[in-house]
Amino acid sequence: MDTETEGKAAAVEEMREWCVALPKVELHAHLNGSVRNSTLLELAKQLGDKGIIVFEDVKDVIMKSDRSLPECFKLFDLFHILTTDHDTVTRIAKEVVEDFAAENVVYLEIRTTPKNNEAKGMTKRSYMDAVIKGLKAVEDVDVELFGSNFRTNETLSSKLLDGDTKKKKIYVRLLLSIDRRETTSAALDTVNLAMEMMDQGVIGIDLSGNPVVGEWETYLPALQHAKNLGIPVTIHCGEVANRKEIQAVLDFCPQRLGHVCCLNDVEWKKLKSLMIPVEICLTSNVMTGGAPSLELHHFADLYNAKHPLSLCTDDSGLFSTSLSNEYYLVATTFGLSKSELFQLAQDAVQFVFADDVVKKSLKEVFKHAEKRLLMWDELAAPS
Ligand SMILES: CNc1ncnc2c1ncn2[C@@H]1O[C@H](COP(=O)(O)O)[C@@H](O)[C@H]1O
Ligand SMILES: [Zn+2]
Repeated sequence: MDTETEGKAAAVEEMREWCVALPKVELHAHLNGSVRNSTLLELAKQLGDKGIIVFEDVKDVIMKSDRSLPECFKLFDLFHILTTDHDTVTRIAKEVVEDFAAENVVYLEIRTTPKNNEAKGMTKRSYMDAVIKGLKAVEDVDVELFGSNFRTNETLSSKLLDGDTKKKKIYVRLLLSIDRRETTSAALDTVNLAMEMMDQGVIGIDLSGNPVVGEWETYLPALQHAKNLGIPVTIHCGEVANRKEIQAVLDFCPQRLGHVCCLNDVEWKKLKSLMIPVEICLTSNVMTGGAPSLELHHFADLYNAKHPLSLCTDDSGLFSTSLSNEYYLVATTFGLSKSELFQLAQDAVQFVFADDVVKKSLKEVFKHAEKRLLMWDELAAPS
């Protein structure tokens, strides 16, 4: 390697390290989309040994990089075969939190679809209990799950500030997803379950699933029910150009929106005037065709318009990305400086569904990290 190439490689490495060191807030991560490939392969092997699936076929599908939108939903059906029993749900929940915490995500909203599965003796409630069991089983990091009064004598922020000497800390909250394949009654069950579990880390409702499946009118009663109960709602919006639904979603005016890829000029204007915070999923959108390329991603338009937004991974396992990588992509594609990236990460605190006590604590985390991150270059420079 010549000196110039070496210098460039070192700069890339340094920027990647900085993006990992940056405290981050993740607002759009699907549990089953965030599972490590190594875990999926291990689970596939076990089912293969039992003769339930053909391991070699499943392995090829997991390792393939084809991630078009229809391909994604075929994969989710496969993932659900691999992951849906109580012990496995517990395991993946634990691992997903560990993986996010390992790259300095300090606040994580995980969304997942509560599942009934008679064959496994699973109800939506027992599925969620298994998820929570996984969050409580995390050992590598200190997880704050139940609300701002969980720790009375030691706030999370003070622990987060302690640097490298102690375990990492992370706030985790849960959003219950309504799958677009569900009936109105099943969607209402999910909202009622969310209400029942508000004191256990559940904090909101999401509408997701294959965007070419289902009708808005089917979910509206459940989403309206959530709104009436005061439960925050986020909706996958415009992954495909469904004009009628995009209009209806904007009229519903949820607390946050995911993606907003296929909006026309009128809808775009309306989104901006409503100032609904957007969960931006760069890699996901480019892979599934919601955005033509990174360079042409609508992030740039929203960012330049100072529209509220937050960078997210969507499905870090499925798309082989991480939240640090999404920040890195923004830096390299759109030329944001370290201080602009820091501001972007910090601004996401405003859009979390957790209460003001948590927000205040997160703001302290950023305040504490600011000097070290913004003086990074000076500190790293050889004396
Ligand atoms: C790629 N863009 C996407 N668009 C829409 N829905 C998505 C999605 N990515 C994931 N999901 C939703 O999340 C489920 C997997 O996690 P859980 O089983 O809930 O933990 C998928 O089945 C789908 O409903
Ligand atoms: Zn999503």
